Amino acid sequence: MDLMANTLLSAGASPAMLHTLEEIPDFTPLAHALCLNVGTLSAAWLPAMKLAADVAVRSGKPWVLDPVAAGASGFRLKACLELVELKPAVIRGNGSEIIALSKASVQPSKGVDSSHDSTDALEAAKALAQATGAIVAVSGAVDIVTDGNRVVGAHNGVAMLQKITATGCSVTALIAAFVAVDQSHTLEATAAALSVFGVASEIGMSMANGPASLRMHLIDSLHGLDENAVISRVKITSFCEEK
Ligand SMILES: Nc1ncnc2c1ncn2[C@@H]1O[C@H](COP(=O)(O)OP(=O)(O)OP(=O)(O)O)[C@@H](O)[C@H]1O
Ligand SMILES: Cc1ncsc1CCO
Ligand SMILES: [Mg+2]
Repeated sequence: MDLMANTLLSAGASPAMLHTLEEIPDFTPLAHALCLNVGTLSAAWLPAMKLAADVAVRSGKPWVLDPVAAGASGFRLKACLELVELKPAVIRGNGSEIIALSKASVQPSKGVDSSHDSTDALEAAKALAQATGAIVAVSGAVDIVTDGNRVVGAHNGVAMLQKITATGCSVTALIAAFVAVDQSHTLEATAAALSVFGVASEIGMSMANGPASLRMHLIDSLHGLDENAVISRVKITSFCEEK
């Protein structure tokens, strides 16, 4: 939650983190987008998540799902499948999470870390996007973004991000902020958010000595990013052209 909120502040967004069911009807309509993350899911939190998704949709606000460890337990998988029914604009997970969600099955799992490359989840991501109408993003060495038809690859990023907990969660939150800006270009906004986060990590890595200092420099670099750095460094391709 710390890294997610600080990622959003550094990028110029205004995060608010809540769990309480009673607050959702007042609070959620104020947001320009909602991010639901099941990372530390509890049975008590799930009704607030569902109500928040429902209020967001009724308020015309996009919402983004991070299905953390979706295939690691039956409870999590069922919760994620129920949330998917509530019409997220974007689903962003790692390869293992997207495969589990797409197949709707509990999978042999490392937990919250992926045991798959993003490319292993390409067909699962396309099927999930087609079945749900959501944009599906799979993070990894190349981030894949699809609407079930188009597929783009976002190439920026550094492998050390996997050694900082919640960088995936944070990029999902950044996707929500980007999608809030232009709901008519959800795929483009999703690819752009993944790319901007990746560029910030590359700049941060040039100053870092390991995961803890990368965490700090990542936030500083995101805060200091200018248009020139973004335009000169972002690499987004049509995924088919890479083959
Ligand atoms: N091998 C890699 N090379 C470069 N960047 C990577 C690599 N693997 C992941 N990333 C980047 O790291 C960030 C987090 O992605 P990851 O797939 O680790 O998410 P996650 O498993 O959901 O993480 P978490 O659960 O810790 O939030 C993304 O921005 C992604 O692009
Ligand atoms: C480590 C961890 N456990 C539950 S959520 C989370 C953050 C990475 O997904
Ligand atoms: Mg994750």
